[in-house]
Parts: sequence; C-alpha cells; structure tokens
Amino acid sequence: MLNTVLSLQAQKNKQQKITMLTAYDFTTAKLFDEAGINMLLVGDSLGMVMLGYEDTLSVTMADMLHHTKAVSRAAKSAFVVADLPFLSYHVSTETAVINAGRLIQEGGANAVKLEGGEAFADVITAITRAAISVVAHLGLTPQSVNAFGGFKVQGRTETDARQVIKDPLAVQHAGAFAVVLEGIPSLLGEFISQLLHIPCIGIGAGNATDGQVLVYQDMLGMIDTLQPKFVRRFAEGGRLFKDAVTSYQKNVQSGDFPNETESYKIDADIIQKLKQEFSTTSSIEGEKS
Ligand SMILES: Nc1nc(=O)c2c([nH]1)NC[C@@H]1CN(c3ccc(C(=O)N[C@@H](CCC(=O)O)C(=O)O)cc3)CN21
Ligand SMILES: CC(C)C(=O)C(=O)O
Ligand SMILES: [Mg+2]
Repeated sequence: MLNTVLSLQAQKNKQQKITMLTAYDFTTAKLFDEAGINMLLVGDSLGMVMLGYEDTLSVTMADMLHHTKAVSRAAKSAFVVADLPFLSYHVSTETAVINAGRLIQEGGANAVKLEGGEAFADVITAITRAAISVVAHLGLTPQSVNAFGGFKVQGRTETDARQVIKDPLAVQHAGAFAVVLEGIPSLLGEFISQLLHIPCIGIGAGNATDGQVLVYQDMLGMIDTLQPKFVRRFAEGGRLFKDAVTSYQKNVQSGDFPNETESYKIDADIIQKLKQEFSTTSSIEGEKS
C-alpha cells in the first residue's frame, strides 16, 4: 500500500498508529520498506550515526542529497521525508524554498522536515506554497543543541510547556502536514496530539502520539554510546554483527572459507595444459638470461 499525505492523515483519523524509522542507504531502506514501515526519515542524525560527528550541525545539503537519493530509490511504498540541514532554511525564505526543492527534485523525497515552530511559520508557508509537503520538528530540536546546552527534554516548566503547545498550533496553521514531537513529557505529547488535526509522530514524547519514530541504529541495538531514555533495543544488532564478523575472521584464518561450492571451476585438462605450457615458457626464459 502506497503511503501518501492522505493515507497518513486517514491513519490518524482512524487512530491507526503511524510507523516511521530513519534510513540513510539503499539496503536498509529496502528492508524497512518491505517490512511495511509507513514513513522513512532521511534524518540529519546521519551526521552522528553514519558520519561520526558529535551532533547534527556539520551536516550539509550535499550529505542530505547523497543519502536521500539512495533511500528514495529503495522506497516503493514508504513515504520518504528528508531533513533540511542546519542553516539551509534559516537565512531567508528564498533559500529555504530552493533547498527544500532540491531534496524533492534531486533527492526524490516526498516531503521535507525542518526544526522550528512559530518562528518558522513564514518559511513553512513559503515551502508549502511550492506544493512541497512539510513536517515540522518541535520540542527537543537537535540543531539547537548549543542553544539548549545539550540534548535536553523540553517543556517541563509552565512557560516552556506553553511554547511547546503554541508551536504545533502555529506550524499546523502555516501549512505543515505533520509534526515530529521530540523529547517532551508524555502528557504534553498526548495533549498536542489531541489538539492538532494533523498527524503527530513522537520520539521521546510518550505513547499517546499518532505514531512513533526512532533512529534505526538505536532500535536495532547497534549503538552503545548515545542511549536516550526513549530508546528500546528491539534487537542486539551490534552483538549479531560482531559475532558474524568474528566467525568470518576465524573461517578465513583456518582456511575453511571459501569452500568448493563458494569457488569457481575450470576444466582440469585446460589447467593441466596451461601449467605445462607456462613451466616450459619459464624454463626457456630462464635459459635466455
Ligand atoms: N543515535 C541517535 N539517536 C537519536 O535519537 C538522535 C541522534 N542519534 N542524533 C540526533 C538526535 C539527538 N537526539 C538525542 C540525543 C540525546 C538525548 C538524551 O541523551 N536525552 C537525555 C535527556 C536528559 C533530560 O533532559 O532529562 C536522556 O537521558 O534521555 C536525547 C535525544 C535524538 N536524535
Ligand atoms: C530524531 C529524528 C526525528 C530526526 O530528526 C533525525 O533522525 O534526524
Ligand atoms: Mg533530524
């Protein structure tokens, strides 16, 4: 089943949870698409999990396009959302529209995501005016890590919580078709999801949002450095990979790999003839010198 802005809205209306996972390359995107995940997010978290940076601030439009192209080629039914990287939508609405357009036109994404609420309403309106679907990312917005003083849960005080409620309303009004709510108390996640008519996808926003998103390396248990409270490890992928690599290493060292069936064959007569020919050649060469 093809996922669209309409099917995702219908899922919220019917109270069927929306599933979203990050994806950054063709092979994993194909697996998640085949598993029936509704939405694939080419997140700027790729700077951390794929490229090894400390935060998402170093990620460029070139990085995002490179990975978005790979994911788009794999997505047959999943709806592909690409993150607008840091500073690609902050300078002017004009550059924001151009960069959003590149993720769609060159990257093949179905929608773009940007971090910001009320303060980015004009940018969201400008992008949606180009008929580009926008997801707004609110709450713990990782591109603000330095402004926040770390990856800190948002909306715990009355003043902060008020803004965390105002922002989703503002972006919905500006034309966003969905929001990602990250790192907020579950009661706020629940209230905002009831307040908005558009789908609210949570990550660290509790169980009452319209859907959930996680970074795939987190949920597959491939990471043991960063471990936010909201992560559940659905597999021990890191263990699985390491064990397989150890097994490969042992089998190569012992000469057990590759075996007969893993090797190519040639007629024994041909190789026998060539062996004679080359041993003669080398003895003649030897006589010359
Ligand atoms: N691997 C990975 N997973 C993610 O979810 C993720 C990334 N990378 N990179 C981009 C952002 C950064 N994110 C993060 C990173 C750390 C915390 C974290 O450690 N949070 C504290 C909250 C402490 C508090 O304020 O109470 C925690 O203990 O959960 C949360 C979200 C979410 N995103
Ligand atoms: C954490 C999710 C929502 C994200 O924005 C990303 O992966 O970049
Ligand atoms: Mg992101």
